[in-house]
Amino acid sequence: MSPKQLLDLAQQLVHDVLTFTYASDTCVSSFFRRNKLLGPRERHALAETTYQVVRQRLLYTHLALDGKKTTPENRAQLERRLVLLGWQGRDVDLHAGSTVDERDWLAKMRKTDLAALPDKLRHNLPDWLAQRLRDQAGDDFWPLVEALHTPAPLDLRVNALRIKREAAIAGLQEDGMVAAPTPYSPWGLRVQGKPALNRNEMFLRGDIEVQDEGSQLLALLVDAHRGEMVADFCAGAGGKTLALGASMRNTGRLYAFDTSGHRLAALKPRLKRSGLDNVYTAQIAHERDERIKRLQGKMDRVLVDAPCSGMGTLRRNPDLKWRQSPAALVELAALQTQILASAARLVKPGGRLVYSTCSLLREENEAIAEAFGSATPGWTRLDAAAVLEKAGVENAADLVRNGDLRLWPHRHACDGFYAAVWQKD
Ligand SMILES: C[S@@+](CC[C@H](N)C(=O)[O-])C[C@H]1O[C@@H](n2cnc3c(N)ncnc32)[C@H](O)[C@@H]1O
Repeated sequence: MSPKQLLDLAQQLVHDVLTFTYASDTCVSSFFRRNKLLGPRERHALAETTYQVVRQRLLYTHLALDGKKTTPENRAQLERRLVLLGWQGRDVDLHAGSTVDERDWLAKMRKTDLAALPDKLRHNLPDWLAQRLRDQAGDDFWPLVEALHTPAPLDLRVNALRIKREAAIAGLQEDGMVAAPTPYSPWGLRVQGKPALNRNEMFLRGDIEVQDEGSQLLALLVDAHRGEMVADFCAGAGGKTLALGASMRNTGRLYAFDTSGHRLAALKPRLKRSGLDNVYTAQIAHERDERIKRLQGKMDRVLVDAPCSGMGTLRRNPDLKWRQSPAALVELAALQTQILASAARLVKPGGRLVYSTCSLLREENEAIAEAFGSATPGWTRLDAAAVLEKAGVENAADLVRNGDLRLWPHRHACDGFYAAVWQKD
């Protein structure tokens, strides 16, 4: 494919993604299915350019239109310039695929004094979100913004049932990958670059799984043991289910519930690779489903990894900041409250309940946990630092604010997560 064709395709993809009708990753996968001839390097360039444009949408739009408004007439020029500004492929392709005028324009734009621009063009956030993140992060607002503008690294979880972390590092090295232990999770590896894993033997054997370190820490907070009854109430595609199953050493019974059959279906091949056979997946109609009622008071551990705005994952899903809204947060808070109340009924006396989100927003986190605590007697809140230390996490106090887990991309180099832990009296 010629550089010109590649840049034209990037423009088409940016056009599709910026309608925000679908999630960016859905748009990108569907675009690649329709353009089968693209090689891995070309796909990488197109996908990363698109995500960069979505991350920096306000700044790039301002530069591309010289502060003017978007109109149907200037839309094609806008999208072309967004691609030039956000290009993440090879410089040679950018050079060969663009005109002299375009290159001159780009050189001029790259000299823009960003520090002199209004805050909104620097943080690239909708007002409602900027306000909330300022309230949450305080003096850390700008370091947080910078971290959210940076692509996430590739983190792996070593399947403790199969292999030790050192052996996994050596195995990856044989395949030309450089991996180092993550700072907190005893199962975690951070890999340099973004190597494709789908043909890697260790991955196919289930020795390693892709999982952000923050997500691993949530499973460590649940701290499931051999022979226990455990429920992963919002299991989705099972990132945490797999980690929980491994820490149960493939014994006991682990229920993976979710309302989405599609997401649970994505868990099936991962379960097969992992070698776990203690997992029972069940699609439920809603959080008060009959199957849930039958398990009341029987669980040693329940994880509620609640549906949320995903504002902690903006490094991976930058489109979420443009697709979420304050009205959606209100609906989510109602759902989170209901799911937590229902899931809590499964826990037996002495058992543990963990409520988690991948959001940075107080209204989805502390507010939900506090409301549950005051509406529901008979629970003791546990200190997340003490729980994590017991589970083998070093420097756990660095991960906790007011007793709850609070992970930040700029402080902990993982996605933003929140979790509160209770023990049933
Ligand atoms: C944050 S995601 C879970 C991610 C998953 N735990 C993982 O580690 O990959 C939240 C999940 O909650 C599910 N969900 C939404 N409403 C639900 C409900 N009422 N009861 C149970 N699960 C629900 C969604 O389908 C989604 O898969």
